[in-house]
Amino acid sequence: MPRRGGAKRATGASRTPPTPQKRGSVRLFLVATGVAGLAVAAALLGRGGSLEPPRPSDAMERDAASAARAEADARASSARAFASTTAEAEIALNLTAGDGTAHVTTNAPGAPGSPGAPNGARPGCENKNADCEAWARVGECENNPGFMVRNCAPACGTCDTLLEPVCDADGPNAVGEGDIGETFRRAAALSQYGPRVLSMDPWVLVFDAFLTPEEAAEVRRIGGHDFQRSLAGDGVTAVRTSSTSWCNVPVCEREPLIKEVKRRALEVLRMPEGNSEHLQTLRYEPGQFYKVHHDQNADPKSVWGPRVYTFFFYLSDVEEGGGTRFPNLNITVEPRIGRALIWPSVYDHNVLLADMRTEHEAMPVIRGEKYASNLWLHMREFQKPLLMGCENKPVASWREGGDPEA
Ligand SMILES: O=C(O)CCC(=O)C(=O)O
Ligand SMILES: [Fe+2]
Repeated sequence: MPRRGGAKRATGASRTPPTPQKRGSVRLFLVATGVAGLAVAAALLGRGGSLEPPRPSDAMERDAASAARAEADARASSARAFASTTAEAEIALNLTAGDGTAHVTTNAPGAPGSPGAPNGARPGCENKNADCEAWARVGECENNPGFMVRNCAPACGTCDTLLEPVCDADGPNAVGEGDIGETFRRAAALSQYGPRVLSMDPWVLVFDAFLTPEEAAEVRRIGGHDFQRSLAGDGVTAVRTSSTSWCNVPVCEREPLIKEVKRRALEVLRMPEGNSEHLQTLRYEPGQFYKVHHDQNADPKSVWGPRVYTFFFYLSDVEEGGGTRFPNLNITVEPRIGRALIWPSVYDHNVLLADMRTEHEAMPVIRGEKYASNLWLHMREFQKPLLMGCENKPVASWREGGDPEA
């Protein structure tokens, strides 16, 4: 589908606001033409798996013309201490629109986004572009919240969110000492999903019937809306050769089945929705693989904290190959449509510390194609800090409060 390059600015208010890009060059350092910068924000996450990409809006998908003024949220790698093999990360570039920054506070008093409205413009919260109100009217607050919250908060009525010190302090931990064991023991009793315990220390659990084959095929169709070469480490790398499609756009994430599947997974793991990354769907063709890596790639002291759990769904059978292998545990799980595989990335007795025993790899597909999805759950809220462009680094409160691992 053509979009992005060569786009030109429409006259008058553009139909859609700048939108984070997710395509293009491997490293995704995407800078829209004529952009006046606010600057580099986040070296998001490090190694295995991948962190959230920016969120394009549906309107953006439809309107390539507005891409020229796109906000550039991108990611860059940060190979982290743990390890060796893999990392996917991003640097988010928060850039104002190409035609400059307009501080617009022109609404009639009491109108949404006006100075007199509860969530309207006030010091520290201004529309930074003359088109904010127009964008808000066409639904961009919902479709493109990352950009809009940061740049058009009065127009969206989100000044309270903007002014919250989201990135500066860690919220409550969703998982405490002993909770992982309790969660897995409970999950292992969910007979409707066909549970099989493969390991108890660390926990590795399979649900042979987490999704019906029909559901899995539909998740694959919806989730696989936009496959791009998978990233790890510094970007495209020989350790991960599959394709990735992020369910971070309304056309995917608002689908009732996607919501239902996530709800089920979150219920099993007893985790809040906001702690979840978006669903990431993978496709492996013959010869493709993901070498040994660990999924915990976040700074434990960051606003969102470590990835605590991986909930992995297989969305296809594979004729040969494509198993998920845990080399330290001598476990290999074969892909089967509807099967789910769950494991923790941190220790039950020290929930901020990566448990490297759950390193794993995607074995090469030999015959057929493999489709699967990752859902990663963080210790603390992830979605709002993602929207706000927070960084993968210790929050101020950790520096004051000392070392969480002490
Ligand atoms: O495809 C698999 O079996 C595992 C994929 C994986 O480990 C990942 O995407 O982080
Ligand atoms: Fe992984």
